[in-house]
Amino acid sequence: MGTRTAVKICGLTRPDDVDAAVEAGADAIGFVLYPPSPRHVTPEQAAELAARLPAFVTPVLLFVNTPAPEVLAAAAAVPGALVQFHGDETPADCWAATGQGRLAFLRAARIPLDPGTPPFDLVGFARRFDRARAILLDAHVPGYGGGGRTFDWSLLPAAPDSHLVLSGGLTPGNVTEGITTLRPLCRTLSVDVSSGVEASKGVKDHGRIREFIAAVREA
Ligand SMILES: O=C(O)c1ccccc1N[C@@H]1O[C@H](COP(=O)(O)O)[C@@H](O)[C@H]1O
Repeated sequence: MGTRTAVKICGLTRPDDVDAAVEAGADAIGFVLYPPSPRHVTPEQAAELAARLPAFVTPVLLFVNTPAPEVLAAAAAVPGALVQFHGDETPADCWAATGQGRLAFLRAARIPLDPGTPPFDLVGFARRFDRARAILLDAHVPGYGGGGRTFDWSLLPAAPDSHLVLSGGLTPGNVTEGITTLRPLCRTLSVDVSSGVEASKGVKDHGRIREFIAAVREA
């Protein structure tokens, strides 16, 4: 029997959606602190929404190329927050923006979609970001993320030492296949969904959140 697959629901902007995701059994809730995103929340809104979370549900603050002082200020207002770097941050940027490792972080790897590109060097990426708690896999889309696109899971190389988070175009209908494909490749697997459980951008569909989590629990 494998480890339990943790579920992160990302891109929440409304108190009711946070409560619904918690009631459905989410393990982590993500807030997008990237102003160009249609799911963007301010640091103050993220702090208010995160304050609704019970113990053992982790708030995740998502940033794209944000200066370290802004990351640190936002995280200071959200006790227990994990930080997700979803842009072009280097290991040194991650180190600085986590206050020299005082905050735990996820690093997103954006997997190319163009046919003909060489397989993504996941082991090399994980080695480069060896301080990350997990590597989050997303499809490489314009605008950095939240594009609802899947990448070809079957092309991903094994990374047996890595904690991975599968994201990018997950839905209640495909998450089981994603878990079955990737779980044997890594040390632990979690999943992350945003647009696949939305009614419209930034507004979650509570029924789809419940369906998604039920599918993960049955996988
Ligand atoms: O949601 C966004 O707008 C976003 C913007 C910039 C970077 C990442 C973003 N979203 C994250 O991308 C993954 C996959 O999302 P999806 O399920 O394909 O919609 C997830 O972590 C989102 O929160």
